[in-house]
Amino acid sequence: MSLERSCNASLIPVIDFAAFLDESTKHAVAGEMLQSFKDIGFVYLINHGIPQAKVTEMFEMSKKFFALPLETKNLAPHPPSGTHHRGFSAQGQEKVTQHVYDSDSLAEQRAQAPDAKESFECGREEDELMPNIWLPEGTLVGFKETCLEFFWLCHKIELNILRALALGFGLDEAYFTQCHTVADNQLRLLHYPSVPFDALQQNSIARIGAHSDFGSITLLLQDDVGGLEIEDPNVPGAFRSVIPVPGGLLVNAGDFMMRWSNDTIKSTIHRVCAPPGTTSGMTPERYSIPYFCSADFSTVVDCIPGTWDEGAGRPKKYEPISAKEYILRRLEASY
Ligand SMILES: O=C(O)CCC(=O)C(=O)O
Ligand SMILES: [Fe+2]
Repeated sequence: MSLERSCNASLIPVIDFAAFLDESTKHAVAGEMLQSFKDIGFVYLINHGIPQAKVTEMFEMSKKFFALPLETKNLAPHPPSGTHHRGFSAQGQEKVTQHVYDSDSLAEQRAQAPDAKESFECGREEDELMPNIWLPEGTLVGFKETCLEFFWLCHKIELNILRALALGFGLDEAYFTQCHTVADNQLRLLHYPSVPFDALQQNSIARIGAHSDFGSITLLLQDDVGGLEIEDPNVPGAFRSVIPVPGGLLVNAGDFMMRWSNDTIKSTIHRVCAPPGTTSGMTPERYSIPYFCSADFSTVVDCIPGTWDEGAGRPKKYEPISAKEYILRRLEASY
């Protein structure tokens, strides 16, 4: 795959989400959001509802966490299995890849270009399938509380976005939210340390390799460093820089949503490379916070009404699928 790069600030539409909370403009916003998910799989929201002070607080806490000594962070270790996706993963532990399921190829890819990132994952406290893995009490004051507060704030916004999507499809507003009630979601703190530009350029290390997300939607907050790139839906293999929008929340659809929508919504491949403008020396470090949303694991979904019509030659492409089965299979393969 030849990888073309260019900056295109306008590739992802920026939508003022405050207009969704206003009855008179609600439907128009919903329509624009769905269109953006269909065209490019991503949308930028401003006035999304997560208070900026809370975003800043979460980023500051994330920086404090990653600044701890490695042996301290390892007191909250991610288990060896991807199906218990919680706790701290040191650099090189996870290699995000696209559709590589057998362990030999995965090991080979890891050896080639390990992801130069470290991460911490958490979910809802009550989750018995994937219990949270925290640092021992008192190690980093306020860490757990900040993460959990932010987790639930994101869930609130997730529900509003899902309401908009449902309206966009001409469905009842509750079509998606009714099966995103328990928050089988994952909050991820990411830190990409400063690395030599040349190593990233030559692909001897990666920040995060090209992949698609696999849940319903992902909410992504990033600092102002840049480096995120998405594949241009009109030019396969060509990646475009995503310019950080101050105060913006990037939202993208995952593979589960693509399948659910009978492939009418795109789950677009993305990656993190050297920030635009860097040409030599060390790249600045980068922090980002993705929030991965999944349908409740108890849910089985069938293609969204309106995305198929057997009589009109638009058949359902997929059988009904259990959210739990789908997500766990993908988690297992990705770690
Ligand atoms: O760091 C980023 O901006 C992207 C992270 C990402 O794509 C992921 O964790 O799935
Ligand atoms: Fe991603």
